[in-house]
Amino acid sequence: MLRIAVPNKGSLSGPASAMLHEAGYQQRKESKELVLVDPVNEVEFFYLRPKDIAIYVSSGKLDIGITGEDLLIDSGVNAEVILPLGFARSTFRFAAKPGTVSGLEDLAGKTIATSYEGIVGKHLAESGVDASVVHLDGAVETAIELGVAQVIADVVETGTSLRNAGLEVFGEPIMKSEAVVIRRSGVAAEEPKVQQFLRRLQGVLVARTYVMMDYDCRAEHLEQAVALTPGLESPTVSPLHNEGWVAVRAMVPAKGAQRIMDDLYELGARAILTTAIHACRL
Ligand SMILES: Nc1ncnc2c1ncn2[C@@H]1O[C@H](COP(=O)(O)OP(=O)(O)OP(=O)(O)O)[C@@H](O)[C@H]1O
Ligand SMILES: O=P(O)(O)OC[C@H]1O[C@H](OP(=O)(O)OP(=O)(O)O)[C@H](O)[C@@H]1O
Ligand SMILES: [Mg+2]
Repeated sequence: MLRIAVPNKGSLSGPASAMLHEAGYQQRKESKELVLVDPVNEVEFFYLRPKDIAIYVSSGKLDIGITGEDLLIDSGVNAEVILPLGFARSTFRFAAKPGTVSGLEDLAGKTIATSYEGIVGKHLAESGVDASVVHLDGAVETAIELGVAQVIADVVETGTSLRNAGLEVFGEPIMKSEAVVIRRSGVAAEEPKVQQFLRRLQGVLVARTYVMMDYDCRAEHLEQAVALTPGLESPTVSPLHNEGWVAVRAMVPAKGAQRIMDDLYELGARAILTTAIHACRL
């Protein structure tokens, strides 16, 4: 049975379970469940604190896990990313009261509050800066107001939390992060069960990013139309009963679909339809 770690709380938890459910796996019904066996798919899910997941996976006790890239780096353990999942996107940044710090060079001798000492310690060491780091479990934005630190290093998405605390970022982002699937480093080849799991999640990612587009166009416009909708391999083209017309079917990125429909219409294509893709294996 494949053993998989899933975040039990926080920003990663809901979207991770939703993605697994979309991929056809059974998920827990209530947040107090810590382990769930999905006998049909031969998978056992362990609902763990996001910060602990890389530790379990690197120990080899669990085969794979879903966590944040920043949490993986922070833990400093022997595990690696095998699939980015596109949600819980964030940056990790330094921030301070406006006008007090302008760059890394000002950090020497200062105290930095963070929940991610691994990332901060590594970054300071690489930059040759000697500063103190104080660990806080969360709400680190308040640490400056309360005099525990002069600088914080934290996850920033919209920047609302920083603005509310009267802080502003400085320097380059320390790292970018998103939810990822991880496994222990140095595993020679993915076992078939892991490969199947990854294919299912990739299928969800594709189904979320692409739509299916169908349209009819005159045969003499086909090459131009196909240039607009090249599909993944290449579009399916079928003859229509009306001579000189063809029906075309291709996957297109959902984001640009309306623009493509406009362009196809201009080209003379008609009956242009898009439909959602519910599941996919590339
Ligand atoms: N506001 C946010 N937007 C996007 N991603 C976020 C946000 N906050 C945290 N994350 C991501 O979630 C993961 C952090 O997990 P963590 O358990 O600390 O989540 P949390 O949402 O901060 O929950 P908690 O309330 O337990 O602190 C990291 O990968 C981090 O980048
Ligand atoms: O840039 P924003 O969109 O405001 O998002 C970033 C904030 O979200 C997270 O906090 P969370 O709500 O998880 O609280 P925490 O600090 O206790 O982890 C993170 O720690 C930041 O504080
Ligand atoms: Mg948090």
